[in-house]
Amino acid sequence: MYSTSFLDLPPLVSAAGTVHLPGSKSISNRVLLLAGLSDGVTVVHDLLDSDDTAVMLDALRTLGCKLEREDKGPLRVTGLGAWLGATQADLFLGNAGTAMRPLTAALALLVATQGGDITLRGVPRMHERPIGDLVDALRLLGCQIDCLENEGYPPLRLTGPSTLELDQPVQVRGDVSSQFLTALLLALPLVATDRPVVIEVQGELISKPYVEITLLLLARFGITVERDGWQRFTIPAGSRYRSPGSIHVEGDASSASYFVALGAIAGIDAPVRIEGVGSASIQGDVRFVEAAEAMGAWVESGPNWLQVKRGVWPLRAIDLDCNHIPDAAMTLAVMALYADGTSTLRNIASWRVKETDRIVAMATELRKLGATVEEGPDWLRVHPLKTFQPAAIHTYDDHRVAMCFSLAALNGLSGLNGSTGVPVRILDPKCVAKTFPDYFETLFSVVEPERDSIPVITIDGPSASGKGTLADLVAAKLGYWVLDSGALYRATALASLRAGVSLDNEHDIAALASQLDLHFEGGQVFLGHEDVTHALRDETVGAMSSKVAALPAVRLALHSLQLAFRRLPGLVADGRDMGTMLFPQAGLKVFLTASAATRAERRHKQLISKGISASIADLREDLEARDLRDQSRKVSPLKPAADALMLDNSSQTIEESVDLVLSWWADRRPFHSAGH
Ligand SMILES: O=C(O)C1=C[C@@H](OP(=O)(O)O)[C@@H](O)[C@H](O)C1
Ligand SMILES: C=C(OP(=O)(O)O)C(=O)O
Repeated sequence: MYSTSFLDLPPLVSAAGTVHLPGSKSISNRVLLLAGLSDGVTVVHDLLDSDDTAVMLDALRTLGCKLEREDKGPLRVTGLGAWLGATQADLFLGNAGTAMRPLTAALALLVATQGGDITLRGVPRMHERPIGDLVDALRLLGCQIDCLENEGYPPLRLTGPSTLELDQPVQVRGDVSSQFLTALLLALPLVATDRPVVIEVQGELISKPYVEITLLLLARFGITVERDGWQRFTIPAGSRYRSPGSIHVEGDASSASYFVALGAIAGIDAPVRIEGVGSASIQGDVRFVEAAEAMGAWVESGPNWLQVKRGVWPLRAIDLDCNHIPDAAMTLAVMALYADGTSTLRNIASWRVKETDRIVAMATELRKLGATVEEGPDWLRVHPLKTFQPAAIHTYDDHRVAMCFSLAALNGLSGLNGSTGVPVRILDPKCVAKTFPDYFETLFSVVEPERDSIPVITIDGPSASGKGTLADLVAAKLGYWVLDSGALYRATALASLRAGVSLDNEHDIAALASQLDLHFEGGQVFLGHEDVTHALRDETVGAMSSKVAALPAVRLALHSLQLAFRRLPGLVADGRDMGTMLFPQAGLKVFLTASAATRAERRHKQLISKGISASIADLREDLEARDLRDQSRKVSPLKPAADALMLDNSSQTIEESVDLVLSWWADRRPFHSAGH
């Protein structure tokens, strides 16, 4: 997951390959609650691992459920058997509607029958998301519920025992969120032991397919609800949650929408294949595919896969009632930028009470790209866009805003042939953690950037100038990859020393270099499976690497290996010739220096902290000798690129150097109005 304050997406031009979807949020949280209320053990396969499921799991654990999991294997839930293990609790449910609403209903009923005092709270936005219709329905049943801040909104306090009145049908409004009905359907079997319980929906029920998911999963847990249209639901007498023993969570259909759209826009030569969800899905959002087809996508499907390619281009504009696909419909709003006319999304009033006011958010951010957008109380109209402006997209802590605006990075495809695209900045990309923590990594695995558009920052400089630390910190702020080119030379030196190849055997050393199986992982360097981080820092290896680096055949062997480190979303490369030889087109080149005295002192401190004794004078002498060797070698001598910015960090803290490099980088990016 990218936990940076922003993530810049370079212009993307095509997509192909396979993505595996994370589990469905709606199914995961329903299954967890049902398993939690059942007797015995339920083994849940392919559960979604995200913020929304984490809060549900925490709540169930607090209430006394036993949850066991080995590594990434299936989760074993030992249910409560409709009896709370803890009756006093303060539960934090983040911004998960699928946790807040169903838990409110289930716990209100359990506290009424068993007694207790439970508070349910969430993030500030959760305290602005309505729950009044559900609270009203439960109060009419006899549950004691206090809204602790504002009437009709969380946080809520549930107290009991109290007497439940189950003879009359339970009335609930269905036109603000279907989750209120879902919550009652999931929870009322708790009290439908000796009589049927009837739920009547008032007002037009929205987001109906989500209620279908609820009914199907209830059936998997042994409860068959009778339904009369969308108005009246009867939970039969004698209902009891019965664990199916084991259950599989299919991939998330709303998460699939971004890749369906990606295929429709950029699956030009080959399709984007989506695994985990398909024609046999129980999720209504799979019908997003029909909307994408109406816009011109070419789609093939199997029971649990989809394959999508571009059909017509530009896409066809649509005018669609999106009430049945409220979440995935946001993706259509960005697809509409690539259409042949104006698209209208209708019947989406519920967007206003979700993670943010999504009608306002989508309109505001689409306009930042340059689009003309009109909005109404329950609709959004988007005009196509030919020339995009680089924009920093505010994401309002809404995972879907972040995910669907990533599709704006395909903007180079929208203009006339040959036009170049502009980058898109996604602010606070970690908000995708709500349902799809690895969204951007998954996206990067199937898209091709425009040629030479992956940003590169080079940091060159002499030994012990602090390049590595600076590169690591700058890369961490930007979410970029790191190439520590020095490590490649050190690894070659280490391999040569181990193989006993002498320095005059240039070709054998080059052969070793070309076969290096080196990778960087969380600040460590691996040669094959061996962690060589410390071995590479050895002084003998260091001295040898400077000599190895002077051999032209070795430099040639390592050249393409280094270029391959330029991957999405960007690269910070540190070394001695990154800006001059490897990445002459880099967007920012920094030449880092520090006086030999300062560098010797730093190296000294480093060695002392590792318990290695050394003399500052000797270290300084070594460094000066090394500088001379590096500067005077014939191949790629150490020298600043003509367009490099000089940074002497002798009297700077590392934080000051990082800030300076980031401010230089910000000056070269097109997102002028955006803070970071
Ligand atoms: O029941 C569910 O799992 C959901 C129902 C929908 O909410 P509304 O019924 O509020 O539209 C949907 O937007 C949400 O992401 C998940
Ligand atoms: C509306 C959403 O979430 P929630 O389950 O919190 O309602 C969503 O995921 O788009």
